[in-house]
Amino acid sequence: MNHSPDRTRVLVVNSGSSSVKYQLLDMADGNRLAAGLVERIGEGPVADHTAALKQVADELSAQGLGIDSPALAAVGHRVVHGGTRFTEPTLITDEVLAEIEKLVPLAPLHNPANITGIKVARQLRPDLPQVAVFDTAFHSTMPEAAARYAIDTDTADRYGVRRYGFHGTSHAYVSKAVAELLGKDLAETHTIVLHLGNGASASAVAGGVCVDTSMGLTPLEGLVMGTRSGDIDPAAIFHLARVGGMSVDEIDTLLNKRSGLLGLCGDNDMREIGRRMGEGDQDAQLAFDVYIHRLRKYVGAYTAVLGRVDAIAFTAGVGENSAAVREATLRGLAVLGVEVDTVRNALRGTSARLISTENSPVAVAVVPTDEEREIATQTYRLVGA
Ligand SMILES: Nc1ncnc2c1ncn2[C@@H]1O[C@H](COP(=O)(O)OP(=O)(O)O)[C@@H](O)[C@H]1O
Ligand SMILES: CC(=O)OP(=O)(O)O
Ligand SMILES: [Mg+2]
Repeated sequence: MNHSPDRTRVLVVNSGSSSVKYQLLDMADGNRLAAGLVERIGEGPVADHTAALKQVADELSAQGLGIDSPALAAVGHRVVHGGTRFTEPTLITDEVLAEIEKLVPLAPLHNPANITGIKVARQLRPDLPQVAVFDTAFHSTMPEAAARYAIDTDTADRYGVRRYGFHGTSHAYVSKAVAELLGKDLAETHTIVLHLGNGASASAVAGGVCVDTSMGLTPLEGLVMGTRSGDIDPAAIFHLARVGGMSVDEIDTLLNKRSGLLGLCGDNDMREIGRRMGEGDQDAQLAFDVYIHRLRKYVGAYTAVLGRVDAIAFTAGVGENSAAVREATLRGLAVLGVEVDTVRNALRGTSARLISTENSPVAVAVVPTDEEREIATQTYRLVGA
């Protein structure tokens, strides 16, 4: 490492489909100097991602932490799809940016927002290294048995049709945090991570290495999400096209934006669904039940994939905040060695904590994810090397 002692700060930009999260961290002491979130991009006063990033720059300036600061060492960007090429944090050049642009069809809701973030940051600070940290990177170690779809190999290879997995920065961060929480060596720890945000994915992590994950070619496969269907028989698409007369784009929008919890009950926010269930709303109850049923199946499947499970960790907006989702997901799973302590589960907290009973062979944890800190760590490591 040969970091300059005067340039120890990293700005992290996590551009999502409809939000931008950011953090400014001082890597010398790990302190978080600023953090924020610009939401509902495209719906109200924040017209697009360029406007959102302008707001981020203004918020930082207002705190005397402007992006013009000489203490900045680099900007780290979350990039959702890295394809087969990007399996490590990568210094962004024109050529790298062009490759990220080529991957837009595989992450149409995410990569364009990531690209805008990169372009705006490069414009504001052309002198600074900009680093891309990919959601897909952590999953690139998946065994072929988990990464391959059972389709014609030539076609799959020609079009890059394989399982990439997403939310990798979060799965990596949380699986490390779980080992720390248990006081175990990461290399000895088998964990199922359930990242339940707007997008949601599960992963099976053995000794710090991802061995399976629920998202695939795109962030559409797997769990039921806020607006995405997750797993579905692909023949439903042919049926909707042939019998329903829908176009491919219409079906894409249906499955990505009008499905999941929203499609089942009209709401994609788990808080609102909980409130409606409290009033006896049957649609909200069904949406919750479908969501939980899918999660339980993945917990069972990943128990089999891992052979031995030391911990199950809940993270992201729903996983960190919804005691009802955690309880329902693991209820009655003593057969798998899982026992949730309902009192601990109901307690709120802001740091990593256990919610299993003293005697549960499998620990159950709630771990606040911190994708931005993990991106900052990887960015700083790269620019200092
Ligand atoms: N107190 C809560 N109870 C239940 N769900 C919550 C709570 N707070 C937030 N959420 C859920 O978290 C989701 C957002 O999670 P988050 O990880 O921030 O998503 P993303 O990063 O994909 O935008 C919201 O859609 C909401 O359903
Ligand atoms: C990859 C993905 O689904 O990300 P998000 O949850 O931020 O939408
Ligand atoms: Mg997220």
